[in-house]
Amino acid sequence: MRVLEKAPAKINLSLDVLHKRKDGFHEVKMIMTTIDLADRVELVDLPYDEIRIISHNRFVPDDQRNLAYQAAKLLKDRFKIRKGISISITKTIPVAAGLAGGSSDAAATLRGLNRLWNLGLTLDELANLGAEIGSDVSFCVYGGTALATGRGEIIQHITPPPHCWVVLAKPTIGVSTADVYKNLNINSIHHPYVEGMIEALKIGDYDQICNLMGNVLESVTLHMYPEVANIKDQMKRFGADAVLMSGSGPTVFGLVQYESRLPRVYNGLRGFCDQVFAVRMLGERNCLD
Ligand SMILES: C[C@](O)(CO)[C@H](O)COP(=O)(O)OP(=O)(O)OC[C@H]1O[C@@H](n2ccc(N)nc2=O)[C@H](O)[C@@H]1O
Ligand SMILES: Nc1ncnc2c1ncn2[C@@H]1O[C@H](COP(=O)(O)OP(=O)(O)OP(=O)(O)O)[C@@H](O)[C@H]1O
Repeated sequence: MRVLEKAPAKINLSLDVLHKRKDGFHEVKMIMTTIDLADRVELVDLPYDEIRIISHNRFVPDDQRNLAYQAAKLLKDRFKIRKGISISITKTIPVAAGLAGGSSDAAATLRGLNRLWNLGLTLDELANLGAEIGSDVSFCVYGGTALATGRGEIIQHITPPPHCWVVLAKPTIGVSTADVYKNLNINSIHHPYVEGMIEALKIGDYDQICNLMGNVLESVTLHMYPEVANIKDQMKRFGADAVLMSGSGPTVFGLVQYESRLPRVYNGLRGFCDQVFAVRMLGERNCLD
């Protein structure tokens, strides 16, 4: 049997950090939404009991370090499955980019194996399992648009953004999420207005969504890698309506409401960056069906 799953990236429209917890993680409050930039995860039964990862991408590990491997191992152990599985990952989402690529591959593997092995788990159950793999995996199990709290694993679905384009530009550096959180100075945070963003989404107020975008991790990554600030400036200069770094970075995204403006922003960025994408939001609740 063979199962195909789409594994889309996320962006953070708003990302606040409240405090550092005793377990070393940070308590966050963030708004995540799915975008139409996706890896493809193909699951095929193997005749022997082994988890095999195939990715053809030199930045993606093909062993137990791969988050999709960890997802398959978790299900095998928890439900005592004695079957082998081949997991082929066709990467489109840039790696170590702040777009939850690995987390989305893990989430797609959970959804796909649930079908392939007839486990009958609900999305809520899969999201709870996903939290054992990484903080972003629970959101990626559902996709859509959500307020994520706790260390990122407590998900509340909210109104998706109105239709617009998202231009993404990833500089050649890869960023360690752990390093960014470690270098965050909790006492000098300028908190974004997350509740205001939820309200703006609810009434579909595009201008207000643009005004309220904010990410407290941005200052840390911009300090570590000044080229990220440069890409932000360029994206604004080429006419994006609002510009922000996603997650721990280094990918910068810009919102563009009118398609007629898109070529200028996209082509302008291509002059500075190898990895530039222009995609649609995919924030509807059932975007993965
Ligand atoms: C930056 C974001 O991508 C925003 O969506 C997430 O907060 C990070 O999610 P993630 O990459 O799935 O993170 P994990 O794999 O769970 O954790 C990686 C490392 O980031 C730090 N970390 C992560 C999440 C969190 N709420 N607090 C943290 O301090 C921890 O040092 C952890 O060891
Ligand atoms: N399936 C996978 N795809 C990409 N990277 C993976 C995968 N599994 C494990 N990794 C490892 O995870 C690291 C982070 O990659 P990933 O693309 O998930 O980062 P990210 O987009 O910054 O994640 P997040 O936004 O959740 O913090 C990579 O350097 C890679 O070694």
